[in-house]
Amino acid sequence: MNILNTITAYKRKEVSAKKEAIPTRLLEKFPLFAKETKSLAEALRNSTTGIIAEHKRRSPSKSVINDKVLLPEVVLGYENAGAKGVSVLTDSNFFGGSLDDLLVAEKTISIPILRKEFIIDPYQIYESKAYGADAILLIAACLSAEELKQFSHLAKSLKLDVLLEVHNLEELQKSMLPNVDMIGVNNRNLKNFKVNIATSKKLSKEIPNDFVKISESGISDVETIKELRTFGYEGFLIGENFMKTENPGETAKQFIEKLR
Ligand SMILES: O=P(O)(O)OC[C@@H](O)[C@@H](O)c1c[nH]c2ccccc12
Repeated sequence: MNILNTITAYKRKEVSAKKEAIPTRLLEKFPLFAKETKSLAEALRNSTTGIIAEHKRRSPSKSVINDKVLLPEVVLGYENAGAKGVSVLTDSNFFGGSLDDLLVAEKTISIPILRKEFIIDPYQIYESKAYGADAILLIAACLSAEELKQFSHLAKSLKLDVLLEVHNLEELQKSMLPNVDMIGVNNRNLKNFKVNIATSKKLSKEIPNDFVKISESGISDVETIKELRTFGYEGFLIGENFMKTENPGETAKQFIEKLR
């Protein structure tokens, strides 16, 4: 079974347990549910660097990336480095993240926060709002066309920006929806974790300009970004290249300075 199926099967169990503990109607009472969200899509459209810096302690393919650094310091470092958004992994079992990480990030920085999660149930969209996210990720590889339509509509009704992630043309074709703000091309195949930047280059011409184009994963140098910009990409999601160093914020600062 590929890792994506393993993760989504785990998520279904995790979400049904959560619904028992905190029903949706209680999530709507959380203080942050009323928060004015900031648009990640707008921040990227108005940016010349377009870096979305990610907090990720580990991953199924890399086990531990960095569990020494403290999230508040990392996300503040990213903001000070000039990142246009921060991505926070909230899955704990495979990526070592948590919803508390999202809460802490929301209290620490003022740039838009993307909740990086395997969303397979509308409950998780209410949860994202309740814990302070400005944007959510929907992964085409684990959702039907109908779910993508429903979930993106629900997210927009909660004033959350939607980043819809694809890895191939078939997934892209079911993702060009009215309530999607950004289309992300994951250079990493979530089924076998192989990374190929050519994925972004190949798919770029198929993505209409209505969507902010984001390239995700495997980005480790500014040359790649400069090249992907010529393919129309305005956002670049980077995790490991920053997180594997002892000061991810400082690494991001030096990286972004080279981009200016
Ligand atoms: O660490 P990298 O290679 O810079 O990749 C970051 C980000 O793109 C990656 O973590 C990611 C992209 N889409 C995802 C979906 C689930 C989990 C993780 C991801």
